[in-house]
Amino acid sequence: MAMAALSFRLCSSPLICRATLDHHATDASFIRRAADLSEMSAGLTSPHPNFGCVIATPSGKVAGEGYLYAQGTKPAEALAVEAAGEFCRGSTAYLNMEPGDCHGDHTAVSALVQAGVGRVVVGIRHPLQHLRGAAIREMRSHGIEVNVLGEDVQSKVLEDARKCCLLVNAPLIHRACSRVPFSLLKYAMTLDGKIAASSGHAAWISSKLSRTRVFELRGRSDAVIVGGNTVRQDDPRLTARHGQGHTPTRIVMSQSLDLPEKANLWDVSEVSTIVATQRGARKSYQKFLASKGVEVVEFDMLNPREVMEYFHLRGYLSILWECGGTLAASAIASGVIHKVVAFIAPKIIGGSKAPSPVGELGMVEMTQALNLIDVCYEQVGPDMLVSGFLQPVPDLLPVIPSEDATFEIDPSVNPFESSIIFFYKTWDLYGSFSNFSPHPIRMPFGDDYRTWSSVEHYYQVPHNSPFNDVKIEVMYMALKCKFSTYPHLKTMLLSTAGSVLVEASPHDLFWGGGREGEGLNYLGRLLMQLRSEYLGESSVSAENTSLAL
Ligand SMILES: Nc1c(N[C@@H]2O[C@H](COP(=O)(O)O)[C@@H](O)[C@H]2O)[nH]c(=O)[nH]c1=O
Repeated sequence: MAMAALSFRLCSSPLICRATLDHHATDASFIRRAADLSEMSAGLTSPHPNFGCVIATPSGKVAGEGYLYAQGTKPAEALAVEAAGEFCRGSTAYLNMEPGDCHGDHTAVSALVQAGVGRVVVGIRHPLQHLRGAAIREMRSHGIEVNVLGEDVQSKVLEDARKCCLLVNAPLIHRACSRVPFSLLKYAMTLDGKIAASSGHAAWISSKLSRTRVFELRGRSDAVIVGGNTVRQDDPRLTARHGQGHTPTRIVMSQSLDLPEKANLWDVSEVSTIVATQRGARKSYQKFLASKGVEVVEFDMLNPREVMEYFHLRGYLSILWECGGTLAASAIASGVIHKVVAFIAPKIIGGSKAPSPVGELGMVEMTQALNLIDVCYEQVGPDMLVSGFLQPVPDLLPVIPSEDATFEIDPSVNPFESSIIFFYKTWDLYGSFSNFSPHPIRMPFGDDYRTWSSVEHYYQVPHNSPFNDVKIEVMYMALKCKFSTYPHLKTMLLSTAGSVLVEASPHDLFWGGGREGEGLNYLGRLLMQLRSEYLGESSVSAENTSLAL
């Protein structure tokens, strides 16, 4: 009792609150530093994330730093440990992102463990579901205190630091959630909104300094994409010429293949070019491109989404769009553009026919305009650089359906650490949870009762209602009947306590979890709710028993 009172007094002391805030500010600044470090190799680590690590002594001094330099090189954590040497013991390591462990190689975690690091602060968990949480569990199992921002520690400054971590790996997070690479639309325009003169001439709108920034953007991207118009008009090279970083693949989207025979992009001696076109377009020209070493990929439907889904499957993480207004509009309209970066030069070119950066979007009122999120303004030489997101960076892959929602449905589930049990086909390990499992249920029907051969049979006729709350209620009653009728199913359901249940239907986005967690997973939610109800009942009856004793 005395202890509790004492700890209450301590916590409410303004001195301690100030100390906690200072502590948060220190954590936040080191996490930001780790995020900044991780960005130093942006583009080189793809398809891996950008990792940075800062090791700080108990007195708050930086003892060592490291960042993942490129794909397959030494982990950031191992580099930081090497740099910090004997100062690691009892230190705190700051990681912008939980380390991944793609090949069962725990180098990052074991470096921290062996060095005797006492505490680890993690900006964000790994966004990929199969890696998420593994390294955190591993570190905790070795007695390291692990604090994850937004979970164990929360405050405004930590939330801002966490946001830096999300931004630094936005391409991976977007890619993981949306099944297309992260796409950035970049353009340079005059103050009167033109990307070229009426003649088409565009060299140059933005300053040399701004164009160097474009080279850097290219160096961070896996590919740069343009349309046929840009090839015909500008004959671009699309290379990164700022002296570092890697050179992205060039992609041309052209429906008709009405393209010139001589073009800089057909010189693939240093960088490859891929032409995406409509199936069957100009076969002889396709042969010509192939003879130059240009890869041609045919699409049944050539549009930005199909093309992006294709490059997602090929493992591309981030794509820079440097196209003209027609393709830019089509890409925006199809929802594949995540971020926009615009260089605005203090020049006026005029011309009613001079092109603008985004073509027809079909909008007629200003209220329909797309508002950018997290907008940044920066002066680059004489130009102004305005950038922002068209789609917010998703807050990590949800533990299906979402961490908060899952916790609300079943408080026994730890939304951050829970394992996930997937079920779908009736012959799966937990296939009896499926609606289609052959467990007949007897339910009221009119003034009478009737038996249906499965939950799905009962659900389909005659209650199927377009209203979600009715559908959910019908399903819940049917599930309750099923699990109450068959005690072994109830036992099985209770045995999953603490885990998130997900119906792994790739196509039913209402009842199922979807292919990558995009579904609402209502079947899983209802089963968790039912489980929670049963768990509540059993704890109440256990209480009654102990009272009776
Ligand atoms: N005119 C213009 C840009 N134009 C973009 O750059 C491409 C040319 O790239 P490269 O051949 O590699 O130098 C061109 O096709 C178009 O996509 N970009 C800018 O940052 N500022 C400018 O003023």
